[in-house]
Amino acid sequence: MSEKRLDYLTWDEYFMGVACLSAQRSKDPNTQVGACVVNRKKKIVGIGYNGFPTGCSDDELPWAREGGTLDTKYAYVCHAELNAILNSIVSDLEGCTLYVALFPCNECAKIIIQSGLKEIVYLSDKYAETDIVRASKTMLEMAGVKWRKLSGCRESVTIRLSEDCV
Ligand SMILES: O=c1[nH]c(=O)n([C@H]2C[C@H](O)[C@@H](COP(=O)(O)O)O2)cc1CO
Ligand SMILES: [Zn+2]
Repeated sequence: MSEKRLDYLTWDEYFMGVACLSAQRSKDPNTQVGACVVNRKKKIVGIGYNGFPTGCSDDELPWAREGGTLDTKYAYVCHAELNAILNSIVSDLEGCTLYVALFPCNECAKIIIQSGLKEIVYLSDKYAETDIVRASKTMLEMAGVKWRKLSGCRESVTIRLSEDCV
């Protein structure tokens, strides 16, 4: 007798796992963010992580957090949510859900709203006390975009990349 596996990933764990795997591509030394856009049929339609724009060297632009405007990463970096939405394989994201490691900033909130996403699922809200996140939540609430912190799920997922992975 062969029973079905019971410890398979939930949908939430799966989509957040994909977002977090994507985050591991980020070169940001301080905060690696991944994002995954999922449609109503539970199909992944976009993935992204934070990084400099295509063609803009990871080695030449600064990763610093402090300094003049031109000397920090903030002037240059594309946020994970922006990349996930721009990388989308479909043109219409109406009703989609965004899985993202970090609560979206105000600029990403604008993009999320304008793209028609309906829900945000996140892990960390470490910048909740900043005006950027306050502005983000004000706009998301006005636009009817829901958000929820991922909870009640496993804390980590192991991915094995060796030949005996199956
Ligand atoms: O919503 C977000 N999405 C996102 O990709 N990011 C990126 C931009 C930066 O590369 C990094 C934040 O850097 P730091 O935590 O050092 O300030 O995370 C940051 C936010 C929130 O500000
Ligand atoms: Zn952002």
